[in-house]
Amino acid sequence: MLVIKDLNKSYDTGKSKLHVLKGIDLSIDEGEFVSIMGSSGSGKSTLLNIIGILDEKDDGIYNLDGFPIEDLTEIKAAEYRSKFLGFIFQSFNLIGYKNALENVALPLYYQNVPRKERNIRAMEYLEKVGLAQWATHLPNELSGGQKQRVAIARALVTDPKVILADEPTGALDSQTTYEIMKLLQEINNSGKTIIVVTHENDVAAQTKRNVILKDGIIESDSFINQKVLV
Ligand SMILES: Nc1ncnc2c1ncn2[C@@H]1O[C@H](COP(=O)(O)OP(=O)(O)OP(=O)(O)O)[C@@H](O)[C@H]1O
Repeated sequence: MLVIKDLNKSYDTGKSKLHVLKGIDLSIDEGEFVSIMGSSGSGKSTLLNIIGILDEKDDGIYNLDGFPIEDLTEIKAAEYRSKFLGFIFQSFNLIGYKNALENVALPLYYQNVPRKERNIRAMEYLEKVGLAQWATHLPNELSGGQKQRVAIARALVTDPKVILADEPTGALDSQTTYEIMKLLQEINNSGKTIIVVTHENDVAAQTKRNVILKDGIIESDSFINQKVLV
């Protein structure tokens, strides 16, 4: 599904170059549930942004579903993101003046899906995350957990190959974290590949594979006994 080989990334910080990712090798198969951990500054977000085609590598190989992610125009990058990837963020990133249904339907608008079908599909995904009755509510009328459910429905609505989640439970209390992780486990059990960046050991323990970054290299990469939430 996703193959990364000897990937490097540096940032120009004026006088010096900051070498952030130093030869990353990472292959992830369809249906995996992977957590990426590591201390602040270890390169987690940089790696997730490159996987999400939001940032470019300096060199190395990145293949996504067999497609080389290399020298893409902005239009092509947006097309690949829309086709292959769904994003979930710590701060939900919902559009404040659009209701829950409209937020979920938005990625379909960018895929030129007609309005009627957009709304039918968006409602289907709101139902999947248990929020059908909140369809006409604005984000500021929803709790943090509900907002993240809307964001999850939005990430799923295009049926992407991979879900990328950057600290999806970082802004949530422990009970809501539990509920969101349970939902992500269900989504993964239905076959969806999920990659989650987290600082929380509990969250990592609820995935199936844990990758730890340290100073831009993979310090460890192991399949773990998933803590299944019931
Ligand atoms: N656009 C940028 N320009 C310059 N330096 C950057 C840029 N983005 C990130 N960095 C630097 O790259 C290093 C890795 O950052 P990154 O955000 O990937 O780490 P992280 O592991 O996700 O950290 P955190 O857990 O704090 O989010 C840091 O030293 C950061 O300051």
